[in-house]
Amino acid sequence: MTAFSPREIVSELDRFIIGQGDAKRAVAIALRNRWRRQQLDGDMADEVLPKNILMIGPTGVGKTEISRRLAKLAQAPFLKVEATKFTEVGYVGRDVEQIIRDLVETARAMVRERERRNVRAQAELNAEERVVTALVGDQAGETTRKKYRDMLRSGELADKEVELDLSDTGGASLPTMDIPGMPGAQMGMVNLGDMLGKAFGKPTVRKRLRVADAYETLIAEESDNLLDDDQVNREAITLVEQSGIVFLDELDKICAGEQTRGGDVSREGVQRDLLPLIEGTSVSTKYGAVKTDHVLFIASGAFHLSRPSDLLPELQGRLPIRVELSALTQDDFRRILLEPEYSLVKQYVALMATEGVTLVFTDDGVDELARMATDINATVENIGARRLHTIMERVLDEVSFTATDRTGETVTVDAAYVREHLGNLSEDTDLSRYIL
Ligand SMILES: Nc1ncnc2c1ncn2[C@@H]1O[C@H](COP(=O)(O)OP(=O)(O)OP(=O)(O)O)[C@@H](O)[C@H]1O
Repeated sequence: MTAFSPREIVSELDRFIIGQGDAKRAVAIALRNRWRRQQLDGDMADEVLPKNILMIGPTGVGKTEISRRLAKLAQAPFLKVEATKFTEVGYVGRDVEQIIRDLVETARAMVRERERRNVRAQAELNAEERVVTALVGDQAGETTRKKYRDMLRSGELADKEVELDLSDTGGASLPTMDIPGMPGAQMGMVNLGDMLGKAFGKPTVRKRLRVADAYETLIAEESDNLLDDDQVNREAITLVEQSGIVFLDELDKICAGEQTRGGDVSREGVQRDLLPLIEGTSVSTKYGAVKTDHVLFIASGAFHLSRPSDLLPELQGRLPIRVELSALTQDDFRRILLEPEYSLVKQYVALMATEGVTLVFTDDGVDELARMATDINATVENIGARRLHTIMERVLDEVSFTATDRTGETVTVDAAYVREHLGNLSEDTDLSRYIL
């Protein structure tokens, strides 16, 4: 858990997201509150509930981005899910608890990654011993082994081929089973793959490989052997319970006020299903029970046709913090192109540099890109900053295609270049509807 102050959190987010100060402030407080809660004594700590957030704003203005960056900063497991997913035909009665199961999987991957780094040194040694054994056989004396170990370390044996028994990861694992009568509940309480693996040992395949190629595979395998699965699972569950963040998109679309399509599961029904998760419940997963009391929920929606007050009162109460995100202006677009740490302009410049092409964006070029994005959003459909991606791709299409043959050249993207490459698309609404 990070000990950043709210001010520090906001300034971290400022590195990637332009504007939207209120939303940044709200998530910064929510994150700091978690840290505060964890400083409290047991009973009090249990009583303090997360202040879940409702972000209200049009599409593509940074709602997901803020939440995702926050999770990254907090090293918290993060999951984005669209609330409408649970209303779709075919998902009737789909289990919303799957959200928490998916979050646990994310957390497991995070914990494994961290633990792998911790055991890396030992795994390297074990991998080396296996290669040596494969080279000299298991009867060889220590002197021979040492000789080969030294040759291995100096890289002399890199091209030599060895035969190794590697664990069989492809195809051998058995599918998880849906439990009849409980759609979507892949509880995996009966995970046959795991059970058989434990009973008969893990399946292996014999492979012939170059020493250099075998090494990374062996290190990965040895790291996995060194990891204590039970501990990883326990830590993953704690991580979800203490720091998990769920981003619930399109909440406005499950309001009763929105137009209904035939066949959909009742929107209010979905709200009722979601409520226990947000209020705090215990979800069973194949790694153990997960309490959701302190998982942070960030809900979001445009709320064009409905209002937050159309949500179930209980749900409204669980999303006490409301922040509005404003639509992005032409000046915001200009800044988004230039300022964030890995802004689109910086990305394209770096990509072209790998081909030896120098890409230069002039001020008026960037202004023109921002102006076009604003125009097309106004005339075709407002998709927010996502418009910048489609426009940039179009404007730089030709350089992207020919860069490999243009090493050493400099391409200057100025206003004229932008106009030339977008042509009259921005004036032709029908055409740009398809292309941009
Ligand atoms: N204020 C901003 N500053 C920098 N980049 C932004 C900003 N707003 C949006 N973007 C970029 O636009 C893209 C879409 O943004 P994001 O996914 O956050 O949209 P959203 O508001 O969550 O929309 P939706 O509700 O449709 O999911 C991302 O690539 C993001 O980096």
